[in-house]
Amino acid sequence: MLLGDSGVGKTCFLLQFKEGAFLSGTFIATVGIDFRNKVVAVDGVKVKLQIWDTAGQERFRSVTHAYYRDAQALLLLYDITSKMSFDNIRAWLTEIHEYAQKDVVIMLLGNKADVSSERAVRTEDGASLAREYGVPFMETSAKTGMNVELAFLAIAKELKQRAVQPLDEPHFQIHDYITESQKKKSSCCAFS
Ligand SMILES: Nc1nc2c(ncn2[C@@H]2O[C@H](COP(=O)(O)OP(=O)(O)OP(=O)(O)O)[C@@H](O)[C@H]2O)c(=O)[nH]1
Repeated sequence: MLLGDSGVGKTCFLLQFKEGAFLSGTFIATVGIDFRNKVVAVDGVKVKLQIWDTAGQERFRSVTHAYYRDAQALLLLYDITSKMSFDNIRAWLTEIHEYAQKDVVIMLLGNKADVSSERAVRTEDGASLAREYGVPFMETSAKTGMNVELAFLAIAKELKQRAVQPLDEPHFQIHDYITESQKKKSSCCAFS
């Protein structure tokens, strides 16, 4: 399930993952809730993700709260060009703790990383908030596609591991997977 203030880019983030396209131009706010399916391969196994895109606007909050309980994973987005959307993350996390399952997978994403000229939230501040809450963090761009697939694949991998392995056994570490994937990507790009 995608969560975060209105306008942070949740719908675009989902469309980038599903269609590999970016919807620029007029911003059409989501009304209520919507979902899309996408099948991804995780270690050779097909995993069907049902991804729910929620309206960030306050007036739809009572509708979207009803869906939190059934969510296995929550991608919480803010916009790196909007300090307010970042400041609201604590309130989002409070709502998540109130309405979602205790063991829900949460990932914090600083979206619109392509708009560096208008950056209002430092990467370190995103990372430090994520550390405080013990959740993985990445900056992303629904426009360029940066880290979009990685975010969903990391979630898919974590959920698949949880499905096949009891919680008390040592298992896949989502933080390590993200760090390793990013390291691989940056070393690949350094030589390209
Ligand atoms: N530059 C840039 N613009 C983005 C990005 N993601 C979204 N946008 C723009 O931000 C605006 C809002 O995007 P949406 O995806 O509709 O936002 P939302 O979070 O779904 O909003 P609600 O449906 O109201 O909750 C649109 O004009 C998008 O074109 C991004 O990564 N980079």
